[in-house]
Amino acid sequence: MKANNITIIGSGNMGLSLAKGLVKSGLYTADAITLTRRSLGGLKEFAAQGFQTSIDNAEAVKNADIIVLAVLPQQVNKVLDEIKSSINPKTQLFTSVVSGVTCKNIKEKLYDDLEVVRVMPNTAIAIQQSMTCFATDNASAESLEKVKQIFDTVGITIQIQEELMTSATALCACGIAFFLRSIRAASQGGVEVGFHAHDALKMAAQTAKGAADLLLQLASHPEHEIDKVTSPKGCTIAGLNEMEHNGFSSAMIKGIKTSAKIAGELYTKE
Ligand SMILES: NC(=O)C1=CN([C@@H]2O[C@H](COP(=O)(O)OP(=O)(O)OC[C@H]3O[C@@H](n4cnc5c(N)ncnc54)[C@H](OP(=O)(O)O)[C@@H]3O)[C@@H](O)[C@H]2O)C=CC1
Ligand SMILES: O=C(O)[C@@H]1CCC=N1
Repeated sequence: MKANNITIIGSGNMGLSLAKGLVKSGLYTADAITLTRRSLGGLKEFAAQGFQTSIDNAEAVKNADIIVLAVLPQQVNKVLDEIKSSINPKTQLFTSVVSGVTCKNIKEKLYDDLEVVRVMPNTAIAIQQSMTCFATDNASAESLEKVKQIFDTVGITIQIQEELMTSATALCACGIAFFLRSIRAASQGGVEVGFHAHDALKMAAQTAKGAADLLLQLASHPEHEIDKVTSPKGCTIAGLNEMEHNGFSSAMIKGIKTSAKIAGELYTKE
């Protein structure tokens, strides 16, 4: 697929992770990507790498085939007001990674006939390992395929119903932080049982990667793989049960439910 010009409005943590991933994937060259922020200070390093950078959102969207909205939910309304007169609903595809903002919210602020696709990647997109969910209520099959092809180059994609986008935010986007905290906790345990911190972190991270790959590569179930580790009367089941007595699974489930609830409350229309 030939890559089109892409403009990322709001080049913070997610916008920049996306930009890096797209260039790393080879689908885009840096000069085909325009990055915006309110001040250019934070984009200097990217301008030096050949990205287009701008503080003028309205100007930056004019030549874009694909627009990616990546500001915070509370910054969305101001930005949409700013770019409205520069958007062409007939030729441009509008995508948004903003949590809690629906396709309808965006079309109400811009144009009814604008094709809008909500996309929920995670920061592993910077290393082409994102789990990206996407949804729409009006985009054509051709536009959805375009979005899928772009995000397939930076990880794995799945199309979901739009009402599940806040759930996807919690499980996959916030999920990066949840699993990172788990790895950090494991490494702290590793230090308690005798390893230097840098070794413990590397050992915990590779172990987590191995666990994830067992599920992904073997299409296996976690409990099936756990059963292979827990020798009778052994140390694994002792540790695992200790964790469960302290609410390990329950804490993760409650955290995901809380994040999903908050994700749905991040945007206010006014
Ligand atoms: N971080 C993550 O893991 C994920 C985030 N998301 C979503 O992505 C969006 C961004 O999150 P995140 O990257 O973490 O937040 P950041 O605050 O890091 O990024 C937002 C960026 O928007 C810029 N910005 C704010 N106002 C404007 C404006 N008027 N014009 C242009 N740029 C502007 C800010 O830069 P400056 O202040 O310099 O203008 C900032 O760099 C959120 O809606 C979030 O829900 C989705 C999935 C995962
Ligand atoms: O914390 C947040 O609100 C954003 C959305 C998902 C990940 N980061």
